[in-house]
Amino acid sequence: MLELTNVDAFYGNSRALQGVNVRVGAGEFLSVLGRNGVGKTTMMRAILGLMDRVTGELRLDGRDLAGLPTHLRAKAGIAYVPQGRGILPRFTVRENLTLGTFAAPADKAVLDEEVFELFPVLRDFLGRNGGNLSGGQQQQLAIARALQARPRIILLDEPTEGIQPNIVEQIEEVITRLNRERGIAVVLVEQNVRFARRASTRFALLEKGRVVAEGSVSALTDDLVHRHMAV
Ligand SMILES: Nc1ncnc2c1ncn2[C@@H]1O[C@H](COP(=O)(O)OP(=O)(O)OP(=O)(O)O)[C@@H](O)[C@H]1O
Repeated sequence: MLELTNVDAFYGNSRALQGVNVRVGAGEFLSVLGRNGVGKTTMMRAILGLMDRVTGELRLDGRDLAGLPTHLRAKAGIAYVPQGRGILPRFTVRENLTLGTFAAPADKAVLDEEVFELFPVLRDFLGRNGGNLSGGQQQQLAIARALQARPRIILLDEPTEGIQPNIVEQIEEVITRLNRERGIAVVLVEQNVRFARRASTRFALLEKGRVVAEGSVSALTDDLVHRHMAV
């Protein structure tokens, strides 16, 4: 459903992605792996239309995304949970969730209460300011907000970074369920290889802006991990 063909992406004159080819099929789960600074976040920003300049081809279900602004990519079904979560601290949980509905198709632009099955704590805290939630709760809110857009594919940038271990497991379980039970395709930037192996169907390993290995997750060998990741 999502295809990147020979994609370069630039910050000013600096080329942060070079010749990237990646495919994510409907309902697939792709983990994007690699050390700090290799271009993982940049790849997500390119998919979302947030880079200064992108060359090559980006297609969603065959539709060329070039020139399509970010909010229309969201309407087309691409949701994003950024690194650091992007919660608005002075907006309540309900208001943060409502923001997500703005990217939903017109007939579904109402609060999707199904997210409370995944994250019951958010129902209890609907009136609380986002900034007063714990890190783990904010991450749950960021995922719940992304789901308000009723996406077909969700991009998650290090969703378990800096979160206490018992909540990490809960978040990993939810991400897995979104993919397996709801059929939402996932692109996950992750440092945790164990989770990537458990949850993904495919992987892509980046090094200095290039994809150096990719394929079915069964081909993600320890040797590749040691060569290209900081573990
Ligand atoms: N706003 C920016 N302006 C210029 N260069 C940038 C900018 N953001 C990132 N870069 C550079 O682009 C390259 C790729 O960065 P990117 O954030 O995509 O890496 P990453 O793999 O996501 O790393 P991390 O795990 O640290 O988030 C790095 O060399 C980085 O210094």
